[in-house]
Amino acid sequence: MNSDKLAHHLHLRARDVGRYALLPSNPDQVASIAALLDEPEFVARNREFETWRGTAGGETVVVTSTGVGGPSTALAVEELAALGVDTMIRVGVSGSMQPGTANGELAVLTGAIRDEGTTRQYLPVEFPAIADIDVVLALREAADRAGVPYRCGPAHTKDSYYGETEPDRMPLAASLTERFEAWRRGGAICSEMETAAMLIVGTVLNVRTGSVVMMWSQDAIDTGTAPSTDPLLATAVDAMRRIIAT
Ligand SMILES: O=P(O)(O)O[C@H]1O[C@H](CO)[C@@H](O)[C@H]1O
Ligand SMILES: O=c1cc[nH]c(=O)[nH]1
Repeated sequence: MNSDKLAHHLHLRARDVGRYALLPSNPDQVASIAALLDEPEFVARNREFETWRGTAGGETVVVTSTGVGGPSTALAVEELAALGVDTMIRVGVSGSMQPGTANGELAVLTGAIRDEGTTRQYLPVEFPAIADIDVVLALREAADRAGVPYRCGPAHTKDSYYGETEPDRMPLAASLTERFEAWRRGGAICSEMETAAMLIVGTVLNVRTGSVVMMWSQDAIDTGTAPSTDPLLATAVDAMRRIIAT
């Protein structure tokens, strides 16, 4: 993209970014992630897309919020890729799906179940949403270094938060419950709303994408006891530093 052209949704120009991006969905997390980089500074805000910038190993790293769900995540990945970003990591929070998952455990995602609509407008649903292997390995090493409990595996990505968390009140209750149980028995480790779009749009645009989330069970949400996201943010930034260094 011409360096003077303003990206339609992100309100960024090519000269604002480098090759690397960290993508939380929540605009409120952007400044805290940027604070873990060197020389953090605010860059732009439009709609749900807030961007800060910092450096790591001398390279520019942008932190841009995607908003909730596939459509806005696809916009962010598309526009960042058009501006020249070639490596992107989602950083977020999810529900846990496997018994024995500790509250606050991280999920280093190797892929995602495409139980959403956005990516069907990119590739047929039979095409798997798979994370870039270098990003997965960097995230796993970073989680090891942080000493935080984590597991690796696929996410379940959906469009309806309440369809997942309160299926019984939906007209499609039986189908939602049966399908969720199938994802769980198949080994999905967490449920969230952005990773499939990150991975499939990244695949189509030939950019490296990966995702790390902190798992927080529904029961814990009910009691309001939120684990700290510090180990999550540290792991994502450390992984990006490692990717840049290698
Ligand atoms: O914590 P974030 O990254 O927003 O992730 C999860 O939380 C939101 C739903 O509450 C969805 O965006 C879901 O993916
Ligand atoms: O999408 C989400 C996010 C957090 N917790 C969930 O159960 N689902």
